[in-house]
Amino acid sequence: MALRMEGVARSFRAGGETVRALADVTLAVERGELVALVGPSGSGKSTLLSVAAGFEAPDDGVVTWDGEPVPRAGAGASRWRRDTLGIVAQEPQLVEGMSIHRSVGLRLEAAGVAPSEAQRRGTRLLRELGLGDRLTHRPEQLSTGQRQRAALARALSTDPQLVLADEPTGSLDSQAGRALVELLRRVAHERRRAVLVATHDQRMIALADRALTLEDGVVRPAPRDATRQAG
Ligand SMILES: Nc1ncnc2c1ncn2[C@@H]1O[C@H](COP(=O)(O)OP(=O)(O)OP(=O)(O)O)[C@@H](O)[C@H]1O
Repeated sequence: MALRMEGVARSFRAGGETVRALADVTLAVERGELVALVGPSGSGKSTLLSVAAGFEAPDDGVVTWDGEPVPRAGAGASRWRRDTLGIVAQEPQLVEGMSIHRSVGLRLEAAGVAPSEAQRRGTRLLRELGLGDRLTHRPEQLSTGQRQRAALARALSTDPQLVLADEPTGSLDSQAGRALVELLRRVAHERRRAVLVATHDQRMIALADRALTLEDGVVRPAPRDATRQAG
């Protein structure tokens, strides 16, 4: 049981043209595995994650989690986003003007965690991501890479069943990038979570359990040697 996408299509109309981002995507991400999604810029990786999360409806095809359609609206969608999903978009979403520690804490409290426990967990996660000396800082006081890590801490704080991350190591130096890849591996392997990461990062691709390429709107298994050579 896991995330499944079957025959998923998604196009956009812009400037009088139709852009077919996803033509016919079929994939599964099982609990306990870290899957890397690779593909050229503009190949539809962000679109795929957004459809998987239920933020966007596919034009065609189905998206399910544990056999149930991923909810896209109403109370079901709110519950799914709060309790099951942890997503980090390419532009990290944090609450402006609020310390990152509070931002993580609030997500946990919204999920029913007591404030003292929320504080403790937030501190631990942010420390683990190398932000122990930035707890009281607000997003606008942080670098892009630090914001990315804070957004990941927020997404992971509730121990979500499904983790979707868009280029999470994009702005990180090699040490921070490595720590993040290792954290995502632990989430997949030790917590038995399903983790799907859009990435160009060779370390992530090498350390993922599987790599998929998205090209021409279709997902295929990426032979690991080929992805290493391509990078
Ligand atoms: N809201 C939108 N309206 C029109 N076109 C869009 C929209 N969102 C995405 N697209 C188009 O769909 C295609 C896929 O975009 P997407 O952001 O999913 O690619 P990507 O693989 O994540 O790219 P990158 O690696 O550069 O982030 C692109 O050609 C993009 O221009």
